[in-house]
Amino acid sequence: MAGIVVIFDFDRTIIDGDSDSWVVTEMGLSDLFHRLRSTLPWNSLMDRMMEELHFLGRTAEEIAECLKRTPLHPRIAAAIKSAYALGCDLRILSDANRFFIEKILEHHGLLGCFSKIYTNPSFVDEEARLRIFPYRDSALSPHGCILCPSNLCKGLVLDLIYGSAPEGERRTFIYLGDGRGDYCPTLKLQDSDYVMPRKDYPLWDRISSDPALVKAEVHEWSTGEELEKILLHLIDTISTEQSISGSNSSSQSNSSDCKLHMSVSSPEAF
Ligand SMILES: Cc1ncc(C[n+]2csc(CCOP(=O)(O)O)c2C)c(N)n1
Ligand SMILES: [Mg+2]
Repeated sequence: MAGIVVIFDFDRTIIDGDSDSWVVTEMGLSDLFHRLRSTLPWNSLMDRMMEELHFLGRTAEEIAECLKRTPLHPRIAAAIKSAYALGCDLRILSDANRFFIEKILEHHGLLGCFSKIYTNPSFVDEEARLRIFPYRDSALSPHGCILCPSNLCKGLVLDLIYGSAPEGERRTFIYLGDGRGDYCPTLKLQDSDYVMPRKDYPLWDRISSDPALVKAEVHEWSTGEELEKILLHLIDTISTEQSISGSNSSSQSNSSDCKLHMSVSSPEAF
């Protein structure tokens, strides 16, 4: 059965801002953050910020409360719920971290819409301190991609997702993102796929500087309303095409048939 996989970046795509910066600013860590910025890799720096909060007696619950206040556009929440209800397989691919992402999604009733979250691991340790680690330990195994930060090559994760499809299953990908780290996976999308860059953000700038390098069809968006409209339109278009190509020429199809033909991909190892 055909399927649509929608891959969302998180910071500045699902939420309007940057979850790390939100917590740093809102919890009064800006001075320390800027003092240490040039001395530590990003994930270690965020782990150090969490250590500081623990030292100050601020709990993981307080961090979660802070995360719940980060702005998430209501039409983006609605778009995610609609795409899930239509049977798409939704995933997150983010250089934020699991605790931040899950707390925000949970608060908006969206966590259950996602089949997988690929991001930097985080957990609350036995001392009740929130720990944050890189997705990949670059000292142990560098990914070798010059487009991506050392802790996470989103293109490699996309390769794994492509490679995990059950044999014979045809899947169409829609990738939504804003940042430099979203360019590598964008270059790997196929010509039957779609990319939705946030207009005037780094991913959009890089695509615009040489559009011929991108095989996927490009649909820019700026506002939450546009994201919703474009995403749902693409899902409708893809499901109609899949329904037509998958049915006999004699059989008629309409958009409600298409929705019924879509399936959530079964969970895989990756
Ligand atoms: C050299 C360097 N500078 C900064 C960062 C951190 N960083 C870059 S984009 C971003 C937002 C991630 O969320 P999303 O992928 O959901 O947009 C973060 C936390 C890094 N890893 N390496
Ligand atoms: Mg982003």
